[in-house]
Amino acid sequence: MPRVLVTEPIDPAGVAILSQVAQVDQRHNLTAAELQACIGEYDGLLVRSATKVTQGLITAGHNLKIIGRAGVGVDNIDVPAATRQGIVVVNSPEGNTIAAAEQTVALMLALSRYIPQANQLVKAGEWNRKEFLGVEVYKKTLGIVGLGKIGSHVATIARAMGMRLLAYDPFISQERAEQLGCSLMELEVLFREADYITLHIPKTPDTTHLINRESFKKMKPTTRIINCARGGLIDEVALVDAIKAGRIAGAALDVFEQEPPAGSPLLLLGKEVVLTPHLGASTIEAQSNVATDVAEQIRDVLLGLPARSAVNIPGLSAEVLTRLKPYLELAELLGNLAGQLAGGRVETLGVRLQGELANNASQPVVIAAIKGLLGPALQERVNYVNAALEAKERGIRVVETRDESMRDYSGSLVITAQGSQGEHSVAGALLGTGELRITSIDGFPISVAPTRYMLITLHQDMPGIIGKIGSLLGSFNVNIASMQVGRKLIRGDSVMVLSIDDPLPDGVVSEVVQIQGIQDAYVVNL
Ligand SMILES: NC(=O)c1ccc[n+]([C@@H]2O[C@H](COP(=O)([O-])OP(=O)(O)OC[C@H]3O[C@@H](n4cnc5c(N)ncnc54)[C@H](O)[C@@H]3O)[C@@H](O)[C@H]2O)c1
Ligand SMILES: O=C(O)[C@H](O)COP(=O)(O)O
Repeated sequence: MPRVLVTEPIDPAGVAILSQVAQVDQRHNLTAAELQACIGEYDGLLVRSATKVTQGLITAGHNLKIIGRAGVGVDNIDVPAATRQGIVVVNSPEGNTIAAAEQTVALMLALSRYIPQANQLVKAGEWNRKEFLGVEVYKKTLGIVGLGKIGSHVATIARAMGMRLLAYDPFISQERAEQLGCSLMELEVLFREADYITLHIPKTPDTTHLINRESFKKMKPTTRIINCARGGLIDEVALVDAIKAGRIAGAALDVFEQEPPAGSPLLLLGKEVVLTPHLGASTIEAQSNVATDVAEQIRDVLLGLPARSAVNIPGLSAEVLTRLKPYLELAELLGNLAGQLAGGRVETLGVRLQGELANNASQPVVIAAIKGLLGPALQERVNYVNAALEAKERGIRVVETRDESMRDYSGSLVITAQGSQGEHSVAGALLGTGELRITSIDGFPISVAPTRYMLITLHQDMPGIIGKIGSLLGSFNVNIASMQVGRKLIRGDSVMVLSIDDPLPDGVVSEVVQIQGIQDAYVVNL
C-alpha cells in the first residue's frame, strides 16, 4: 500500500479520503532534519504553508509521486525541483477563496474601527471610548492589487459596502475589471488615490517588496494597507518606518516575511496595526474544501489517474484526459516510433496537430509526443510532469504546428524527429472504433495497427523483394503477423512495415540490408 505523509493539521475529511488508498501518517511537528530523514519512505506528501519543501527534501523523497498543498500558495514548495524529478504538485486553487476574502474585509474593518484593541481594553476592565474614534469605509477608495479569485471576491464585498474600487493587475482584461466595478490603473496611480490598499497577488521574485519605501512616499497619510496574501510582498522595515513617520495611517497583516514574526518591530507598534497569525484560510468550510480537494487529487494520482489542479502539468485535468486519452496514446506511440527511426541524437521534434486536435486544449498531446520520444532512453523517469523540461534540458527543440483544415480523419498527428542521422516523420490517427493507426511513414501512406515488435524497411518497389525478406525472416524462425507496403509510385521508393511476433534476433537487420533494393531497415520495439 502506498504511504502518504501529512505534515500539518488538515480536516479529517482529507485523511479519510487518503486512507482509501494509502497508509496515512500524520506527523505535525517534524523538524526539517526529521522530515528529510523519513521522506524517502513516502509516495505522497501533504503540506500547508509552514512546511518548507526544499530541493534537498525533494531529492531525498525518491519515492514521491505527488506533493499536495492543502491551500493556494505553493511558494513553500520548490516546484521546479519537483518537476525535474517528475513529481506532480497539486493545490486547491479555489477552496479557500471566500475565507481569505472575508478575512481581508474583516481586517479592513478591524483596522478602521480598532476592534481588536478596543476588545483587549474592555477585557482588561477599561472603558475608553475617546481612544477609538474610527473611520468609515463607505465612499472610500479601495485599491486592489491582484484581481484574481480572492481580489475579485473582495471587490464584490467592498462594492456592496459602497466603496469606490481601483485595481492593478496587468494580467486582467479591462472588461473583467469593469464587470467587477473596478477601474484598472497603473500601480503608482493606485498608490496615490487609494484610502485602503489590499494585496492579492502571489509572491514571486517580481512581486517581492512590491510595496517598498518608495511606494509609501506616494500614498496618502490616511492610507491603510492590508496584506492577506503573502509575507514579503511588503518591505516590513519600510512599513514600520512609514507608520512611525505618519506617512500612512496603518496596516493589517495576516502574513509576514518570517512566520511567526518573532522579534519583528511590527509587534511594537500601537493601534495602527492589526496582526493575525496567517488565518486567511482558517475557516471550517475552507479547511474542509482544501483538504478534500487535495486528498482526492493525491488519491487519484496514486491510482494512476490525473490530478485536476496540478500546478506543474497544466491542462491535464480529468476532463481533458478523458477526451484526449486515445490521442495521448497515439502521440506517445508516434513520438517513440519517430525517435527510434531517427536513431541518433534528436535535435528537433516536430508535432503537427491536425483537424480537431488543432486547438489549444490539445497541448498535453504535444507533451505525450515528447514523453514517447524520450521514453526509450529515460524509461519510467520521464512522465507528463517532466517531459517538456527533460526535452529542454537535452537541447531538443519542440516545434508545434496546427492545421485545423485537415479533414482526412477527425484528428490526426504528424511527428517528425530530426537529428544527427537525418529526419523521419510518422503520422497517425484514430479509427472510428478508437483503434490507433500509423497512417504514414516518411510520407509513404500506410494503415498499420501498431504492434510491440516491428521491422520497417525503406526500399525500392520491385518484384520478389517481399518474398526475399519473408524467406530471410523465416530462416531466423521469425513469424510475420502482418505486412504492408506503402508507395507513392509503382516501382518507386517504398516503405514496408512488418509486424512480427517476437523480438528480432541479432544479426537479422544486417542481412536484410544486404537484399538488393533495400535502402534501410529499422527494428522498432513499441
Ligand atoms: N492569508 C491566507 O491564508 C491566504 C489564503 C489564500 C490565499 N492566499 C494568497 O492570496 C494570494 C492570491 O490568491 P488567489 O487565489 O486570488 O490567486 P489568483 O491566482 O486567483 O490571483 C492572483 C492575481 O494576481 C495577479 N498578479 C500576478 N502577478 C501580479 C503582479 N506582479 N501585479 C499585479 N497583479 C499580479 C494575477 O494576474 C492574478 O489575477 C496568493 O498569494 C495566495 O497564496 C493567502
Ligand atoms: O495560500 C494559502 O492557501 C494560504 O496561505 C493558506 O495557508 P495555510 O494552509 O497554511 O493556512
